[in-house]
Amino acid sequence: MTETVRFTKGQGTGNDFVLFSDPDALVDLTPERIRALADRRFGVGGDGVIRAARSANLPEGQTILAEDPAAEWFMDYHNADGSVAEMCGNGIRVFTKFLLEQGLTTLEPGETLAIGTRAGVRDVQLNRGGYQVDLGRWRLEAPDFDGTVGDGSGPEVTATALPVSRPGLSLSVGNPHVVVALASADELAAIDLGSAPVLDPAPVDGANVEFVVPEEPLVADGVGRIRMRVHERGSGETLSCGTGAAAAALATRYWAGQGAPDQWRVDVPGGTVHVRMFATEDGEHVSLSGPAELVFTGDLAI
Ligand SMILES: N[C@@H](CCC[C@H](N)C(=O)O)C(=O)O
Repeated sequence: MTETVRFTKGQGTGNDFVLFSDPDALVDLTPERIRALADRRFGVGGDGVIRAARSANLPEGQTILAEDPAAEWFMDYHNADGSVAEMCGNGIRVFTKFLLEQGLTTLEPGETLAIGTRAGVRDVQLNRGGYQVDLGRWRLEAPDFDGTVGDGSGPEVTATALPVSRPGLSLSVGNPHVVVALASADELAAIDLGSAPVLDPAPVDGANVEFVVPEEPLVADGVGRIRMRVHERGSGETLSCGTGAAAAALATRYWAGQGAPDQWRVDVPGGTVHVRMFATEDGEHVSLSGPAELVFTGDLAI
């Protein structure tokens, strides 16, 4: 049966999403419907589709509410190809703005909004005209890795995106990433991300792949600076990936070794986001901050 969805198109540094509110999770959100909404020619168009549902009304929401009963809203995130992802760093900022504009929640300066995701509860705060999200603990994917930056035991995979084939560092910030260092901005501009980079060995659940180069100088005023392009699992090349920016900053700090900064500026084709690593009682967390915009609203039958 056809349903009409009242959607909002939003973007964060050019990573764009189709958002809609479905508090009771009544819409049968099939992969076909997600692809129809995300289609740039026949639908609204976006790198992903985000449903705002009450955590209480989704099966995934039950563990979220056990983790934090304040996480009333769940970011039900789907990639453009219809697959689900654990987390979206740009999406959660846009999602927060959407909840606020819809009058579904409130968030004052200094307050924290807890949001449910498939990676767990994520805390969002207002930040310099945009939003900051605590992405939680990060980890290199090697089972034997103890989380110490500079440990040197990080798992490497080979990533091939023509014309380059290079080792990459595999890590998780809630969702999976492989980060590859390139030599120059020219090399970054030249790689072909029209199809997914080939990873060897291939991660079972796939991965987002980030290619990074240092800005000149790498560190200015205590802030690390890198430039990045990304091929997202389930979406293709995008103008930005928030969790990817966090992964790229973490990998670059790892490679830089002792003394590398804990604050990073990451330039992506769609703008700039900021990444910060900080110690907490349960280990080191990484946060992401950047802008979020709502672009237009409409109705679409799916
Ligand atoms: N663009 C997002 C990440 C979205 C999910 C990703 N494609 C995946 O499958 O893990 C971001 O800003 O983090």
